[in-house]
Amino acid sequence: MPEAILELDNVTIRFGGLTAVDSVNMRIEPGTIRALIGPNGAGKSTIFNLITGIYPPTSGNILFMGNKISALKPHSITKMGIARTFQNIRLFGEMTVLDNVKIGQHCRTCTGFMGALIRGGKAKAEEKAILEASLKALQLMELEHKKDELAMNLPYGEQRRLEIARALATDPKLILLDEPAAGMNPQEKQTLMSMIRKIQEMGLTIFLVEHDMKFVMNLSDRIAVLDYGKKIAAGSPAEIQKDPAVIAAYLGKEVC
Ligand SMILES: Nc1ncnc2c1ncn2[C@@H]1O[C@H](COP(=O)(O)OP(=O)(O)OP(=O)(O)O)[C@@H](O)[C@H]1O
Repeated sequence: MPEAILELDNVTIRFGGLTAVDSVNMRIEPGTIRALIGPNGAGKSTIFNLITGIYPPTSGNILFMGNKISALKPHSITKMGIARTFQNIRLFGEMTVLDNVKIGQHCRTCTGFMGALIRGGKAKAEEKAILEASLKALQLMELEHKKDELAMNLPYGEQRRLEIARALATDPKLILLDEPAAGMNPQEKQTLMSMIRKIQEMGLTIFLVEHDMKFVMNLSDRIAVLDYGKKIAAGSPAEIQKDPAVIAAYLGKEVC
């Protein structure tokens, strides 16, 4: 079995009396696209919050490239190579597209954001590296030509791509996308899908939470299904679509 880039080993989190994630096991192979689906409140975003260190698990372990990350702080996890986007857009609307991407990278540099403002010699060299990484990320998401526009003036689909660019600029090995296609029109979804494939071709691993089943089924190598905090199924898109437990969790609705 190839080494997993990300491994969840019996992960549980309780909020008071609620078990939001219940004994979840998962292995994600490097270079693949994995989706996590499930009804509202199933625990999907909580799994992302556990992986990125927002919450420590109540029990169980999370391993990234073989190293335990479940006790680390979010900025340390970002430095190790995990980046994410959020369910709701979190951009600085009054800042330019380029600055929105640059600001995401100061977690990785030695001088930090204040240092970059003071602009010592080392900070200048770092600022140059940040600029180059930002432009490369914008190019990948086909937003380079909009770098000087204010983020709030971008159409919705481009704002979501800008968030992915910000995550990519931190040079991650694994990127977590929380509902990347939410609110997009069919054309925007199609564009996003081809960009996610391009990111995969660069060697990154993608883990996404998404409600749009067509998007998930077309894009994912494997899918895990969560219901009331428990993993109820895992497999290829074809396997998931005909899994009786999955069909039941979605109240008999067709999964595709
Ligand atoms: N910090 C918290 N404190 C208390 N309960 C929480 C907390 N975070 C999440 N929960 C609860 O845990 C459960 C899982 O929530 P979560 O947001 O992970 O679901 P989800 O699958 O991402 O849902 P959606 O598809 O609607 O985004 C819900 O019942 C939610 O109310």
